[in-house]
Amino acid sequence: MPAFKTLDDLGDIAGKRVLVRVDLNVPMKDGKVTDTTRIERVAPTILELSDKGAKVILLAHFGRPKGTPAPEMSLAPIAGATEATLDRRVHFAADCIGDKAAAAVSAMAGGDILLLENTRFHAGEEKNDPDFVAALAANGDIYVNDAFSAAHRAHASTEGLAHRLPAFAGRTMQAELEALQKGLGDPARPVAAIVGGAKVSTKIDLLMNLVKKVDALVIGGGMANTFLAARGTNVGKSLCEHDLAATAKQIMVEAASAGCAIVLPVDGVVAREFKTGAESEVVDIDAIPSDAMVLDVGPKTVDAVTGWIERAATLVWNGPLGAFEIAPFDAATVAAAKFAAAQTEDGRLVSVAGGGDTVAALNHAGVADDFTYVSTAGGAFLEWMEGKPLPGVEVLTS
Ligand SMILES: Nc1ncnc2c1ncn2[C@@H]1O[C@H](COP(=O)(O)OP(=O)(O)O)[C@@H](O)[C@H]1O
Ligand SMILES: O=C(OP(=O)(O)O)[C@H](O)COP(=O)(O)O
Repeated sequence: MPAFKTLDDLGDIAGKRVLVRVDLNVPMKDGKVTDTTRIERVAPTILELSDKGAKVILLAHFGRPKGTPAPEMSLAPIAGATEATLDRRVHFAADCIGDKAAAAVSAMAGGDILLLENTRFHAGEEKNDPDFVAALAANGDIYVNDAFSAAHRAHASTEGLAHRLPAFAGRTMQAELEALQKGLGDPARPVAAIVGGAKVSTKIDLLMNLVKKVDALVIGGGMANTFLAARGTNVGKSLCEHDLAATAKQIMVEAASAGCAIVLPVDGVVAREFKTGAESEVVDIDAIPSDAMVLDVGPKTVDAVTGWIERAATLVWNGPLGAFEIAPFDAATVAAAKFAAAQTEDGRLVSVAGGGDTVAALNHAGVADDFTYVSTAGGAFLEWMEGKPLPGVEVLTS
């Protein structure tokens, strides 16, 4: 475990302005939060600081607005969901720096909670620009990072601030690292990993190292289409990053030399539209119609996935196998989740899953409580698993 300062080391913080980086990048549908796990996980830190009389100022991102304000990526609706989860008033400021943020902070009393608007509305956030870090730091006396799930990003609010203000790990940051170390520090073999989801370009590189750490890598979701296309399979109109074909091929080569089995879908559920009630059919993976999208892996693939889970002693999972938000494209994810949960309950499998949407999918399947551990993190958890230093954690230990 890395040694860092925690909330136990804070001393008297009554009246102090504490900037708390949290991850509120939660699943949303029609402007409403559909899974509150990430909010629930940061609640202990927020409540502890508030109860000690600090002015608790929350910093967070939502989506990938790439440095430009975008109303659909505002944190305003998430302030309401945070208020409901905490059962405390949560104030909101329409900017995370400048006059609007300063005015909202100066109106705070000890114990108040304030959420600042999406840090990624400013280009300086992802660039970790020193001027932007200084503008954020102007509103705080102390910095607490409780966003383990964003700790793989060296951004202003996840890394830069820790150089400017006295820095501490929040309760969730601490708990996540302890739980991952306990569950996966020395994993029982064989280890199977399932990686799916939609963040193909930001996650594909980490598979290069992951194949050296696991015995089987099951690839589903949008990630699978990129591998299938690289192998020459026609994936029609599926979510696929064709320009990553060379990377996908290289990962398959690395896997072969590391003795890691790569498991790709052998069938898929295809549709022409991604909406409730859309007509869908199961096809073999070599028969995907050119005008259709693969939105889930098919039943033969589910059998292969459960077979690998059955052979594994440890399972790590990030990214749903299909677009689980809309039935019937949730079928494979739900089946694999229930199977892994049952194997865990039988005491023969250590199962660790993580990621904002993955947690939502496990909740949808009704089995999140049956896994050995559910992390709030997806990409960060896989990078931790790779053995890569996480900038947001490293800076707390230096
Ligand atoms: N075949 C697919 N085509 C399109 N989107 C998919 C497919 N499979 C999964 N997805 C989408 O992937 C998203 C989750 O991916 P990701 O953000 O990488 O996971 P996490 O948040 O758990 O890390 C979900 O919104 C889901 O709809
Ligand atoms: O949702 C997140 O990661 P995840 O999808 O890997 O779980 C984090 O908030 C990080 O978001 P990012 O991948 O846009 O940097």
